[in-house]
Amino acid sequence: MRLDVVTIFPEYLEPLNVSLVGKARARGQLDVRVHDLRSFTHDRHHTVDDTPYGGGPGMVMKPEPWGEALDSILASGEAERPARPVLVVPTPSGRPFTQALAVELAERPWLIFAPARYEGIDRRVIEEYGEHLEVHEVSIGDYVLAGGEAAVLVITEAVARLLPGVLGNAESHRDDSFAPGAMADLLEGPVYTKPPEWRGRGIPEVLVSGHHGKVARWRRDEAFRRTSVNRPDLIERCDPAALDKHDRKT
Ligand SMILES: Nc1cc(-c2ccc3ccn(Cc4ccc(CN5CCCCC5)cc4)c3c2)n[nH]1
Repeated sequence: MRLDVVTIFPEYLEPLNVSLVGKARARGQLDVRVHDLRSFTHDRHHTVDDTPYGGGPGMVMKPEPWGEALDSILASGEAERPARPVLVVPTPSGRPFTQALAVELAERPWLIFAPARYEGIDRRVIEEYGEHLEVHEVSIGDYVLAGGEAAVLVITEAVARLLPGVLGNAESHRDDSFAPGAMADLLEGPVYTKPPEWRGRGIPEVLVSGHHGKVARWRRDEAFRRTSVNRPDLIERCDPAALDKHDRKT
């Protein structure tokens, strides 16, 4: 998978050099290219913003630098250019970023991220590229950030961990919260590891019973309990068939 990111803060994307994404890049599973938007300006001050038409708070990002940056990326060498890219634009007013969307994006060979700053990008940029590309305007949550770079880190990590061979244990995203399947839409239950006792606290006996069926049931019950407390809205969406009658009674 190829990922391009256009930003006025290239250093904000340094975390893409470490951990899971960093290792996937080193292994050649991910080709990540960060582009400084200001290198697509031509004035002395490398201007990327201007006052909003119609007035209002803050500044708006000018369309010209974005157009030059995106055209430059799209024109990159025929050989190195996989199929048509998807343009991902983080925004507070976007469609919620979900595990389902992460799965959808993980199947694409090329993503281009356009994290804006100020009050966002001139709408005409989205309109222009929306005519040739699939564009996803995406919110990572109901809170307001100062720009889209943190969202790019979040989306990239959620997508990269789904790529084959990127996560150590291929199974480990099978039981993710929000992953499709019997535990679909339930939050994870508690996890434990050695030592068996820590500061006078033991671990649930069932986890060392060696009875895999009981362990699985205990984990599902704990997931159901945790979800009921923290995300009752997900219980509504849960597939009743995936839960024993017992769960549905509690
Ligand atoms: N999930 C999530 C994603 C983001 C996000 C993503 C990308 C950018 C680029 C800039 N910002 C800051 C910002 C702040 C407030 C507004 C709204 N503003 C109200 C007054 C009239 C104009 C528009 C818009 C942009 C961003 C914020 N925040 N939260």
